[in-house]
Formats: sequence, structure tokens, C-alpha cells
Amino acid sequence: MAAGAFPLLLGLALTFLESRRDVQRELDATARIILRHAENISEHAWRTVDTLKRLDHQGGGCESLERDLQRIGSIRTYFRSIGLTHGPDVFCSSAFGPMTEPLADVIQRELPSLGRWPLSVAGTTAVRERPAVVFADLAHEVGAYTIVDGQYLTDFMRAIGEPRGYYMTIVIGDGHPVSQGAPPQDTHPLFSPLSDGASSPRISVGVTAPESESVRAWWRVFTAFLPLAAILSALCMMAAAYWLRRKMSYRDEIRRGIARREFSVQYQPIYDIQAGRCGGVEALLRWQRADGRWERPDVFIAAAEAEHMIIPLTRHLFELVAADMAQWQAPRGFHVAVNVAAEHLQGPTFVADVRRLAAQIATQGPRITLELTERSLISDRKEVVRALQTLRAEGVDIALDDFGTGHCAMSYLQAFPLDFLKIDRGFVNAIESLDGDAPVLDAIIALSKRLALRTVAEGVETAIQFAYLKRQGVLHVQGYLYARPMSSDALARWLPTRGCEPLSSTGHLA
Ligand SMILES: Nc1nc2c(ncn2[C@@H]2O[C@@H]3COP(=O)(O)O[C@H]4[C@@H](O)[C@H](n5cnc6c(=O)[nH]c(N)nc65)O[C@@H]4COP(=O)(O)O[C@H]3[C@H]2O)c(=O)[nH]1
Repeated sequence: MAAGAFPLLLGLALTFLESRRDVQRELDATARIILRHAENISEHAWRTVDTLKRLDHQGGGCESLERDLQRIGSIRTYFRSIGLTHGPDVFCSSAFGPMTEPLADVIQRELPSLGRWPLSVAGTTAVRERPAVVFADLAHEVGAYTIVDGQYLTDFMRAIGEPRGYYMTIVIGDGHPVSQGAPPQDTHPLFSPLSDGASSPRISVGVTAPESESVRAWWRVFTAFLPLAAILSALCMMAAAYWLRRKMSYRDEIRRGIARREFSVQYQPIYDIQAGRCGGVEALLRWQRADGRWERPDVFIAAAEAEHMIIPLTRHLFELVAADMAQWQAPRGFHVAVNVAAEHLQGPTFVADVRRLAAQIATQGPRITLELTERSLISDRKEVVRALQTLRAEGVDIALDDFGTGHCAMSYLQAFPLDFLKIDRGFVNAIESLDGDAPVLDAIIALSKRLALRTVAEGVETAIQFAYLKRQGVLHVQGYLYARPMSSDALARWLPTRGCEPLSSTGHLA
């Protein structure tokens, strides 16, 4: 369920962000369109002002110009009135004819200055309740002005922004805002109103979208995403179910494999160079499925570790080893090495589990060697050291496996009670000839001598490797040169015959 909800929640968040961007883009586009429209009107108004200033003022009075003003005012769109001025005073208007009235009174506010300026105003004397925009070019001699009715701007804004509930304003010069729509209230915790704007040197436009617009945009984007979210949810749920089934089934399969006795143990002999005979074996777990397939040990061991099945599996290994050992006679001082995983080593049953194995094989007399990897020693040092010391005191040997491949190996050598150091086959592979150089291997051997640890070289495959290791004072070798892992029955036959023979320096059993 949680896996299925994930794409939906992610979709909610992403579509929310996308819809906010959408609204912002629309606001930006709307602000630009309004600005463009205001600029068009403004250009038109300035052209008219220039035309008025070019009229023939020879007579100096309004009478000769009044008709021209009325004609221009009526054939050109947008204008509430147009007029001519002397300094700051209107002396001729298209609406009232000859007059003498300060322009400031007409537009009901102070004039910015003489000269050329546009200004949005709340109203004029003729139409007080409706905003307007004044475009004036005032001079000490004759000047001119046009008054554009604000309705042209508000109508345009309504047409473009009303369907979305936008609140829009245009401010021209430092004038009064010409607005359309109701200012949005910020009450929603998620969808606060969004704003955008556009401006040119004298005109600035602001557009604000209400919360409802954000909600609407989000719903639109989300419903478009919904089919994809449904498919993703279904896929996630299927993947999670598959993963759970695999996880459950692998755990179940190991459990079933134990119950059906699909696991067995192979034993790989370890050669004792000083004694000139087999000194012990490493127990290696094997899994043959009911259909005959063999699982690779590195794969199923890693899976058992990952799925917390390694402890029951190792206990099962101990039982199999105990049962196998009852079938063959091991010589005195013979070692049986078993691999122990970190989880088991750090678990509360570890000491008891090893003691049980020791008790089961006590009559056959071999020593148990626990093979630990550097990885398994990483945490819980004190507990692990205590457990190992307890078992060591009871006759169990401790080997550090795959030495040199993990982390912090050097500190482990001092911190943990160890008897054997197993040199990883990677270092053994480095031996190419008897006279050649294997500096890391030599250093490991020298180090283990200094620490009074017995060495076991793993993965010895050639006579040259064997001779080199023997010359360097390595005490035990394990590898295909001496013997491959074999079944318990094969080992029972092998031990009294080949197991008692020395390995010659040519790598052949005598
Ligand atoms: N190329 C080459 N390989 C050689 C040679 N001699 C021995 N080997 C292989 O090297 C591995 C030695 O075991 P490991 O280092 O403990 O490495 C073991 C060990 O870490 C783990 N493993 C096996 N059985 C158990 C078990 O019962 N419990 C736990 N925890 N791990 C196990 O699986 C790993 C792989 O086991 P295997 O496949 O049996 O592989 C074995 C063995 O078959 C050689 O001359 N050349």
C-alpha cells in the first residue's frame, strides 16, 4: 500500500509545484498583454497631443480651434476630452470649448510640472467617479493634453482577466492605480495568491491571481497526471509485492531447504607441512535444490546473511558436521574449521551453539576452528572478544579468514584472540616463480610470525606456490593442489590413505 501511495504523494507534490509555475506563467503573459495594450493607447495619445500642438494657433484664441478640437476628439478613439493650454491653464477644450481653468482643477490633483508627462488619475471634473489617464505636453506658450477614459483600460483588463478572477492594476507616471477585480485575500495555508507584473519606463502593470485560481490550476495538472500516477502506483505495488515475495520466499526456501535436508557439507583438506599429512578440513556448505540445481555458496550465504537466516543455517551446518564426523576417524589434533558469520558471532546464542557442536564431536577428538572474516569483527568488540576468549579457553581455535581483503586488519590482529591467520588466495596467486617477488605475502608471513600466529595459505594451486610458501615458513596450505572439497563419504575414504601421505615439493602426493 505504502509503495502504491508513493507515486501519488510524489505526484501531488510535483503537480502542486508545476501548477504554481503554470499560474505564474499565465500571470506573466497577462501582465505583458495589458502592458502592450496600455503602451498602444499611450502611443496613440501622444500622437494626438503632437497633432494638437501642430494646429495653427495664429489667432491665439479657442474660437478658431474649437471645431478642430471637436473633430479630432470625436474621430480618434479612447478620449474623454482633449484640449489646449497656456502654461498650466486650459484655454480650449473639446468638451467645454473656450474656458480658463487650471488643468490641475480638471484632473483634480496637482500637476507634476510643465513639460511632457503621462499620469493616471482617479477622475476628472467631467467624470469624477471613473479613472482616466492624462497625457500632457505643457509649455509657457501653447501646450496640449489628452484625457483617455480609464474605461478603455478596465474593459480590456476585465476581458482578459475576469474569467480567472485576476486583480489587475495599471499605474501610469506616479499616478492613481487604475484597477479591475477584487484584491485577493490571503487565507489559504497552501495556496497563497500569486502575483506578477510587467513595466515599461512610465507604465507599470500588476496582476494577482486569487487562491481559487491556484487550486483550479493544481487540479487541472493533477487530473492530467492521474492516469500516469495510477499506472506508476500499480507498478510500484507490483514491484513491492514481487520484492516481498522474493524476500519471503528466499527465507522460506532456506527454511524449507533445511527441513528437506537439501544442504550438505563438503570438506576441503588442509595440509600440515610440518607433520607431512592432512592436519584438518574446512567445512563448506553446499545446497542442492529439490530440482537438482546447485546454488552457489557465495550467493546463498550472502542471501542468508541479508535475510537473517545465517544463524539457523550455521546451526544446521553444525548438526550436519556432527553427523558426518560420526562416520570417519580423525587423527589426534585434527582440526575442523567452520565459517562463522558476523551476525552469529555477535548474537547471544553463539557461545552455546559452538559448545553444543564441541560436545557432539567430543568423542571423535578434533579441535574446532572458527573461521571469522575481518568484516565480522567490526562491531561490538568487547562482547566478541569476551565470547572468543571463553571458547578459546575451552579448546576452540580462532582463525582470521581471507586476511588482507577486509578493513582495519592490523588493529584486529592486536584486539582479538587469534590462533591462525588464513592468507587470502589473492596473495598466493601473486607467487609466479620461486625466485620471484611477493612482497605483501612475505610481509604477512613475517607479521604472523612476529605475532606467533600459525599461517594457513588459501587457494594453493601450483607446486611453485607450495614450494615458495614452504620455504617462507608457512605451516599449512589449502587448495586444489592438495585436495578439492569433497563429500563426507569421500573424505572418510581419503583420510586414511592419501590424507596420511606427505605432499612432495613437486606438488604430488607421495
Ligand atoms: N579458486 C580456488 N578456490 C579454492 C581453492 N581451494 C579452495 N577454494 C575455494 O575457496 C573457498 C574457501 O572458503 P572461504 O574462503 O571460507 O569462502 C567461503 C565462505 O566464505 C563461504 N562459505 C562456504 N561455506 C560456508 C558456511 O558454512 N558458512 C559460512 N558462513 N560461509 C560459508 O562461501 C565462500 C565460498 O565457498 P566455496 O565456494 O566453497 O569456496 C571455497 C573453496 O571451494 C583453490 O585452490 N582455488
